[in-house]
Amino acid sequence: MTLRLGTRRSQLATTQSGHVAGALRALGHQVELVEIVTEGDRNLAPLDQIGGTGVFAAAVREALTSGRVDLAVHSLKDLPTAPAPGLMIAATPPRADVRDALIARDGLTLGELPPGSRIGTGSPRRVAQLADLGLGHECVPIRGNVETRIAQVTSGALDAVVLAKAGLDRLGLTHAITEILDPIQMLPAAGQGALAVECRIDDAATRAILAQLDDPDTRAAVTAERAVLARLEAGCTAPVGVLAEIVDDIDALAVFVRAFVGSADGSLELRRSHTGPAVEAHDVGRRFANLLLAELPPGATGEPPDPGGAPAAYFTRHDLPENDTIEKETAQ
Ligand SMILES: NCc1[nH]cc(CCC(=O)O)c1CC(=O)O
Repeated sequence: MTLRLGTRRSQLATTQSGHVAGALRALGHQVELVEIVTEGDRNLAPLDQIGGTGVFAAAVREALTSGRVDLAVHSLKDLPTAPAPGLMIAATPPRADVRDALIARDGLTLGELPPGSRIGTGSPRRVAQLADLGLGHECVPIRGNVETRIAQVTSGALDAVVLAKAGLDRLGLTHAITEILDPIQMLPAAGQGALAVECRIDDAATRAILAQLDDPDTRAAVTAERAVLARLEAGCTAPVGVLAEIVDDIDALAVFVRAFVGSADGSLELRRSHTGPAVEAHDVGRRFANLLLAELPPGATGEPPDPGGAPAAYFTRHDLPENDTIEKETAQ
């Protein structure tokens, strides 16, 4: 059996797909790459005008659902938290670097870039955290692939860009980095640096093969991060950074989760952390998100699911489901 691996044609996508194909071949399987062109590749309009980051995943998922391909490799951070009907994440291979990186003119760091410097990023998460630093930098929307973005610094059109280190590493562009941003300043997107290998739920043969690529620590971490994001997406419209790390507790593994919830203008900035058993990663993430929601002002919370239902302050402590034990916990 030859496994057909669906991939977007961007260099990052083909590099990541090639990485997974290599791992599968090393296990003795035959793999064939099938290229899929997505709306996000054809159309360079701002992502929110063409359906958000989900546009990339949607076309690849369609090829999977229709049976044109057997598996697909996604950057986990680009994969919507809502599960796709009939599909599952069959493997999360060992995660690469989770951090964001700065590529600035003249080898500068964030702290050395003077007020008024133009930093290219269209990510509300990065814009909000840069604003929170209060250094007077100006964020400029930017799109296109990693190389195009870096070229805007080289040409002098921008003073800097912020990109995921994992993507730069995979493309062999680590040397262009002028500062690695510590998560203390810049929390990454949920799932950043991790890959998701997706297949059809009813394809038992492919599932069994892909399970060999799964890394349990990566899975626990990204499960917690995506649970935070999913819960916040339901209740808040703010930009979110979240990072979960697996740490040794006394006699078991724990998942330590940090989050930033902000706003584009820097008016809202909430940084908190939360710990729980790694085997309960999903619940730990969800409980943490509930704690965050309880601290957010009404303006940051979204519409209730029922339009005629409860008003804006929908997520308050007493509204939480009974099995949520937040009374016993405090956000750190
Ligand atoms: N949103 C685009 C995207 N999706 C995945 C990566 C990099 C690799 C990763 O984070 O897994 C990037 C580029 C970036 O944000 O700099």
